[in-house]
Amino acid sequence: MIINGKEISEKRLAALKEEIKTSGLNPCLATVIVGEDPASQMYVRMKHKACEQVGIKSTGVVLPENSTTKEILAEVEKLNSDNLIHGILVQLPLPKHVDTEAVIEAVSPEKDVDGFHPYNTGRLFSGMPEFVPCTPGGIMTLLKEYKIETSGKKAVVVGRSVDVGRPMAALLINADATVTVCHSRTKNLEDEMKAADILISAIGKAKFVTAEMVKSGAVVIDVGINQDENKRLCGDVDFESVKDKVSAITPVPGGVGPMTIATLMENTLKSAKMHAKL
Ligand SMILES: NC(=O)C1=CN([C@@H]2O[C@H](COP(=O)(O)OP(=O)(O)OC[C@H]3O[C@@H](n4cnc5c(N)ncnc54)[C@H](OP(=O)(O)O)[C@@H]3O)[C@@H](O)[C@H]2O)C=CC1
Ligand SMILES: Nc1nc(=O)c2c([nH]1)NC[C@@H]1CN(c3ccc(C(=O)N[C@@H](CCC(=O)O)C(=O)O)cc3)C=[N+]21
Ligand SMILES: [Mg+2]
Repeated sequence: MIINGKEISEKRLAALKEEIKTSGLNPCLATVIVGEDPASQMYVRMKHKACEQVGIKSTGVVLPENSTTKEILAEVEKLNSDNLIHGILVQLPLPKHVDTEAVIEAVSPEKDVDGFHPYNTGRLFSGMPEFVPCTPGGIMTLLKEYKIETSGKKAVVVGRSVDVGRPMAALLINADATVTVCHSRTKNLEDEMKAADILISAIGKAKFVTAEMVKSGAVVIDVGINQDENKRLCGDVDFESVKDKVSAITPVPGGVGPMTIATLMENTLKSAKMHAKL
């Protein structure tokens, strides 16, 4: 079975649109982009477009590549204190000279729709999630939509980044899976992957995961966004060789990516609801 993230995403966005229309709320997302990386610009455009689609207002702050950490922090502070803004998303990666941790920590945890602030990661790891990072959150939604059981399953997450691998592991623990997290220093990575009932690859290496590395009947979730030898978008998984061996697999494009955006919209509405109660 091929998991259709695009379809589930569209379904969730349509439901959100209805909910926002009748909510009496005026949710607003602010994005911050530093520099002119074309991929980052494209992602931010996609996020604004999704906002428009569901009836979330959005505003974009664009800062020059040579902005200092201090200048970025000042912009974040403005957004923190603007009562009309419910969600703040600082597009990553930031330029190398910028203190990314300081910027992430500066975003008010109540507006942290990316779920990257240590307050929100702490809540997630404590089993009391508030804002869940959009990519792993979107993956959990896909598993639920396709009624894929996590309880008691062996889940293997390859990648330990703060934005994907780690929160993915926390969510799977919270969902009663038995979780292994692998990374570049893992010994016998293939054996670990082959033991997985649910394999999540968030590495960033084109076609890294081949059929020999997956258990037959496993569920494979491909987070990777890479370019293949012909410069075409592809995931971490060699989709053609793996798809016939597994019970379910996400394609790239059309799998995890659209769910990331849908979850960002859900987090922004959630934030607007929370602010309305304050
Ligand atoms: N679809 C979506 O919505 C999203 C997609 N992405 C994509 O997902 C991928 C991962 O993103 P992100 O987590 O930010 O990436 P990072 O580069 O931050 O992290 C990559 C992780 O993979 C590990 N890794 C790298 N090479 C290997 C290897 N050969 N064997 C085992 N582990 C390895 C690294 O290990 P170590 O820690 O030891 O260095 C690291 O933990 C990228 O392709 C990115 O573009 C990201 C966010 C959203
Ligand atoms: N603060 C922050 N938050 C993020 O959530 C964040 C970020 N920074 N930096 C970059 C990564 C990457 N990311 C993606 C979002 C959507 C798709 C997506 O929709 N992809 C489409 C394909 C799009 C295309 O055609 O290239 C798909 O997979 O079908 C992919 C990747 C969010 N990220
Ligand atoms: Mg990263």
